[in-house]
Order: sequence, then structure tokens, then C-alpha cells
Amino acid sequence: LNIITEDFENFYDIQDDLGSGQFAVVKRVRELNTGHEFAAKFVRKKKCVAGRRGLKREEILREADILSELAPHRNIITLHDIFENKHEIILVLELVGGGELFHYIAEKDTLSEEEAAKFILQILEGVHHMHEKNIVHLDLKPENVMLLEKNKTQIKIIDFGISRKLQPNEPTKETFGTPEFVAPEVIAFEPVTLATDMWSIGVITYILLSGASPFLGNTNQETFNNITQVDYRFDEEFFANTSDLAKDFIQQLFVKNPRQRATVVDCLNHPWIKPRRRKDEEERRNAQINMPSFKS
Ligand SMILES: Cc1ccnnc1
Repeated sequence: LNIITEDFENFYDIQDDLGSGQFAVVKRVRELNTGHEFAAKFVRKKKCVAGRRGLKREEILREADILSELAPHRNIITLHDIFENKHEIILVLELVGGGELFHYIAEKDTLSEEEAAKFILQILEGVHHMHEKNIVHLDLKPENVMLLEKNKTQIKIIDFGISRKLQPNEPTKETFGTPEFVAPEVIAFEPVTLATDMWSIGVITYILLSGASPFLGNTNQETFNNITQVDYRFDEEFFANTSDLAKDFIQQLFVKNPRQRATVVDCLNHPWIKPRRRKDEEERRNAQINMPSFKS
């Protein structure tokens, strides 16, 4: 992908706001010569090295490089264009219109285990694709999982703003995710690994099944203490009807030692997830076998 330096507005019409973060705003845009809609992420560049506002140019381009390396995957957002001007870099991303998984849960309060496991399976498939390339997301949370379309259950993982390509000789420490979802090693400023994402998947699963957040305290410090002590419980108020398999799936992710934590492959093979995979794949396979091969 090359970086376009001509005016963004020569190629796109800017429409409504889709969201904003610390250094970025995301707007719906329409490509002039195709009419296709996208989500443009406008990221402010630091004015100067010491500047607090904005991100360093190479930090912003890291997200673009990672998205380019991961494309294509059905559960990961795709990057369409990159623009740069004096003050900002603009990532033109696939438009994912179904809203955040977070809002979907909020409306339904909790999901059936069947439905939750299908969402978790898709997150695992996207994370498997990342981890195969030694890429760690580091900010997995319901807000960063979006439904491709309303009332459709296909999801896309978005926001690779703090994701990293792990280099064996270079332990990555300095980054930090969202307190409620970060693993103990992040709080202890120890090197992050692929296992760091797996802890966050445990938190997402717990929330999908219960509507409650396992480690959330009244302050960040309380949350950090709960995480460091792996202090959580399956409150009977929310988990009375939850299967032992689902609880076992979560328990294998809330392991303090990253090396003992379940990997994405362990999770894909876990019995709480496995049956669905066989069914989905079986359906795909049967579709081929039963489809009469049309002889020309
Ligand atoms: C917020 C957002 C990000 C990426 N694609 N669509 C929507």
C-alpha cells in the first residue's frame, strides 16, 4: 500500500462520525469514483518529538503495516487506502456497519451459550490468524469486536492501534491496554506475549455469558489488584445456568502464568467450542459433497 499525499477530499466525501478515541476520530466516508462507503480513521501526528498530543508517524504506520499483513481474513478489518498530510495520517478502513458486539450484548443483556460460543469461535479464528503471524492485538474487548451487518452474526476485529509484531529478541513491554481487559503481565510491566490476548478473550467470554465484568473494581487500582491476584468468581446470580464446559473454558484463560494459559489452538479444540467447528465445517463440507458436480 503506498501513502497518498494528495488531498483526501479529492477522493472521498466525508459523512457522519462513527466514533472517536484518544488520538483518532473515525468518520463514514464515500469514495467519489466508486460510491463505496468506508470508515476513515483520522490519526493526528505529533507536532514535535516532545509533543504529548498525537502519535509518532511510525506508530500510526505500524497499524497499517499489520492490517496489510493480516488481510484478508473474514474476521479482521481490511485496510483500503492510506493518506498523509502535514497534520494527520488517514487510514481508510472497511466499513463495518453492524455496531459493536458490546451494544448487541447490552440490548440482549446476556446471550445463550450457543450464541456466545459462536461469537467466541469467530474471535478465536481471527486471533488464530494473527497469532500464526506472531501478531498480538493487545486491546481485545467487546468495543473492538464489531458485527459486519445488523442482525447478522459475522464479526470483525477492529482497532489494531496498539497491536505488535512480536520479535523474539525484543521483549515488548511499554504498551498498555484497557484496565478491565489486561492480563497480569501487562500490569506487572513484564513482556507481553500471544498469551496476553488469550486472557482478554477470557474476559470477553465471561462478559458475553453473564453481562458482568470479572475483575472490574470501583477504581483502576482495585481492578489491577483483582487481576494480579486472579480474584474472580462465577457468581451464582449470573452463572447458575452456565455449563461446566463454559466455566472450564474461561478458567483455562484466567491463568496468571502466561506459559500455562490456554493458547488459541487449545481454545479452538476446547469441547465448549469444538462441536460448533465440526458442525460449521461439516455443513461446508456437505455443501460441496451434496452439490451435484455440473458436467458441462
Ligand atoms: C468504527 C469503525 C471502524 C472500522 N470500520 N467501521 C467502523
